[in-house]
Amino acid sequence: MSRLVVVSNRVTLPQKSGDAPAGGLAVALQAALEERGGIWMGWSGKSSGAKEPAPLAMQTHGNITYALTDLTKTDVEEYYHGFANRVLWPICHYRLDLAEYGRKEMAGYFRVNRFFAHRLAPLLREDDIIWVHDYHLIPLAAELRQMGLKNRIGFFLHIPWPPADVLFTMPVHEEIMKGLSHYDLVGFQTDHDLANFAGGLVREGIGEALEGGKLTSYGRTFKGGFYPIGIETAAFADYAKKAATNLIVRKAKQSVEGRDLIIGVDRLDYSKGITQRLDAFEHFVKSNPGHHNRVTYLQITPKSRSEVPEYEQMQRTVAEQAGRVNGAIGTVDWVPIRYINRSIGRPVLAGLYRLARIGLVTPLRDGMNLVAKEYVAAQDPENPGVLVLSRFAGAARELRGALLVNPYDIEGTANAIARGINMPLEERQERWGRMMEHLLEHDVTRWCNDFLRDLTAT
Ligand SMILES: O=P(O)(O)OC[C@H]1O[C@H](O[C@H]2O[C@H](CO)[C@@H](O)[C@H](O)[C@H]2O)[C@H](O)[C@@H](O)[C@@H]1O
Ligand SMILES: O=c1ccn([C@@H]2O[C@H](COP(=O)(O)OP(=O)(O)O)[C@@H](O)[C@H]2O)c(=O)[nH]1
Repeated sequence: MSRLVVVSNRVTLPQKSGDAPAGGLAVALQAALEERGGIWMGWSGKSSGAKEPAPLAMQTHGNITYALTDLTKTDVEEYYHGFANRVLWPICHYRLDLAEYGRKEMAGYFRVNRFFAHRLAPLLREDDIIWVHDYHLIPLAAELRQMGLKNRIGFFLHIPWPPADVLFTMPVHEEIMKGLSHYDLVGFQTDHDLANFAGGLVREGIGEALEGGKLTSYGRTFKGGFYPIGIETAAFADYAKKAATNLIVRKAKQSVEGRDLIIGVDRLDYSKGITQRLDAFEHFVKSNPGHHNRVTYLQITPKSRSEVPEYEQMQRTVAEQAGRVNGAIGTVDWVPIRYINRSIGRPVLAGLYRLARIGLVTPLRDGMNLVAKEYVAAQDPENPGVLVLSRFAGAARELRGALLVNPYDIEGTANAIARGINMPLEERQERWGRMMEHLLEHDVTRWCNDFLRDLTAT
């Protein structure tokens, strides 16, 4: 079996005892790396200031070597905050209005990809399989090929891929499309993302879709596929069950006694539809007087990418909105919305999901949305809650037992909340059972194995 080399912007180092367990993606990648032996390379998350970054920091644990690089302050600004998170992220989430193009940032993005390639190349062996993750590193394969590398290289995009009319508003879309053609396998989250990608190639006359999922463009033939990422379903269900004894979860349970709990968990990101969701909750309460003082909506929202102006602005918008809605509909003995701006460890999160009658997951656009899957996995089979899910999350392609909503339709989402709260046990169990069966079969280990099997076969 060939050695595996994973490259991603963020790297999850092995957990120290006492740390909260890593997310499913990290667990699955670490397992694949451990089995084959391998390297996981990425950004350390640190800046070297104006100085040239020090050589790669290497640490080996078992069969895995972690190779981390710092980036200069300018690199972080141009590559990560600038192009990745102010151009590619909004464009891929259909937010043309928020994309801020700048030649400097574009150049920084390609420069950092070249820098990654030059740091990675000396570590590689001829028969290594390389698996690159996400939008930060699209041009990496092209850079490696330029250096003469012939290895199998796969790419997985964790976020959506938009239709041609959206993508082509981005000045360097050709370079980005060309970058993907240097991989042997390009994986997306859903069939829709893959169709958008292949459709864009064909429509613009820069490529063709061949038999067997093969694509050809810019003189290269490669495979395209969709691989919906899963979670560590069985382990997550286990955390949720065990969390009943956790002090924080017990306190939360006591504090909502006699009320139905609705839960939302999202990074503070405009793609997650948090403001529309707060509007929908307000509408639900106003149009269902019988539920006054009978529901609590817990929104857990850790800060994210705060250096990017749109995110910084959102912190204020959401906090103000939560305060305004509480002011408008709350009473002396009822605070309808609890808004938390901190990250909660996954075992506690699992327990909170299990307490909630409704999991409210309403992104305006999302690659997958693991929270939706975790909410389902955490439920008590005897008394499961209801998932209210945006049709624009990748997860909606799989979780057909959810109440699917259009998050832009505030009244529609409010109606789905009401329907979920009033849903009879039998229907809840039937819907949950279908989703859980799917999640157990399509867990994150299967996702990892499917991708690597197809990459190996290219
Ligand atoms: O690294 P950050 O800038 O702090 O952002 C966190 C991660 O956000 C994105 O997550 C995506 O991947 C999930 C797993 O496949 C998927 O469920 C979700 O829909 C996506 O938004 C991003 O793609 C990651 O690279 C970031 O690390
Ligand atoms: O306070 C929090 C909020 C979120 N998460 C985790 O962060 C991930 C979010 O993934 P998702 O795909 O939903 O969205 P992303 O943030 O990757 O866009 C999930 O595994 C959550 O359990 C967490 O551990 N603590």
